Amino acid sequence: MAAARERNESRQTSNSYNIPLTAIPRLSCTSPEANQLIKNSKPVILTDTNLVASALHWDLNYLASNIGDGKFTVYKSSSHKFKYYSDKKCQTVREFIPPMQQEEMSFQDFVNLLKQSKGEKKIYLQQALNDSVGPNIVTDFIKFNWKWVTDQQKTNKWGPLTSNLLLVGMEGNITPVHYDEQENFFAQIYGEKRFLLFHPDQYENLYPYPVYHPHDRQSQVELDSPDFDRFPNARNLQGYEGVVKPGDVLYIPMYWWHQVESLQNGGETISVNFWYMAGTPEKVTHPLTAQQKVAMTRNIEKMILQALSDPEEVPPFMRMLVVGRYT
Ligand SMILES: O=C(O)C(=O)[C@H]1CC[C@@H](C(=O)O)C1
Ligand SMILES: [Zn+2]
Repeated sequence: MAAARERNESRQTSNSYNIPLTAIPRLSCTSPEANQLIKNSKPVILTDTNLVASALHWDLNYLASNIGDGKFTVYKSSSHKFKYYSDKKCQTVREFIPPMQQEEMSFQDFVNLLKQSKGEKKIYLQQALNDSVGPNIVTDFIKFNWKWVTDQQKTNKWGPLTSNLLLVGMEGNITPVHYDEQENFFAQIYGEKRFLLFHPDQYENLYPYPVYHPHDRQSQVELDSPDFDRFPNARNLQGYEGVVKPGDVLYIPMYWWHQVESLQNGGETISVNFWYMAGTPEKVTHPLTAQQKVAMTRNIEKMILQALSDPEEVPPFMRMLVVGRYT
């Protein structure tokens, strides 16, 4: 371990994670370079989109007064980390203990909770915007720059918009590193968020949970305290870093790993994401991309589980297949 620590200390890094990070490019959406990055499934922080310009006056009070009395999903965590888990996969891994609780409440109840909970419980509102919102929010939503984002969807041959997740977090909240199977324009509205991004080819350094695990798509590696004994390749991690502020839009390409942090002492944060389904790929060319290989791993794991039926049989089967034969 001393050698590992020593190796880590020798790295020149500009962050508390001891991971070499390159700045995510920050470019105007009018620049050909920005649109080339999106076309090539590379992350970029876009300015001048006006995607959510009509929502830049949103703050807690405005939302509480205008968002209506619908119910919102609020996650509660005893730590500052909000590691997503799939409810329906909880049955697959019997010993799984959810790392956070979720509760449905009105936005006003959430704001009251925010004002009360100093430190002990961290909370995070994450709710897809729906037609239960009040008329002023509907007006703001309609005024999003749908022309720009729909042009992007068409130009890049993405599938349909699936949802706009409204995210209202406390300062210091962290969504640990994971990937999604959708294209994502992440629009920052209030406060700032720091993103760490890793290329899909960092799969072997981030050790995702098994697909049938409730933490499917999440990394098993805690970036702030990696267990190098279990996950030795985490030492080879290298990624990208950027901070989004109100009006910025971060393009997170599908399958790109990302960790999202509401800055410490930065106050609450408000964001809305735009998740698009993947387009249908033209012809497959070889060698396959890292994204295609991640998709393959998912299909293989699902097929093996379906064939074996019992999740407890999957690890021994995988070891039988790989150990001493492909290792
Ligand atoms: O938009 C995404 O892909 C996400 O992971 C969202 C879910 C948690 C959000 C956060 O800002 O902490 C980001
Ligand atoms: Zn995500």
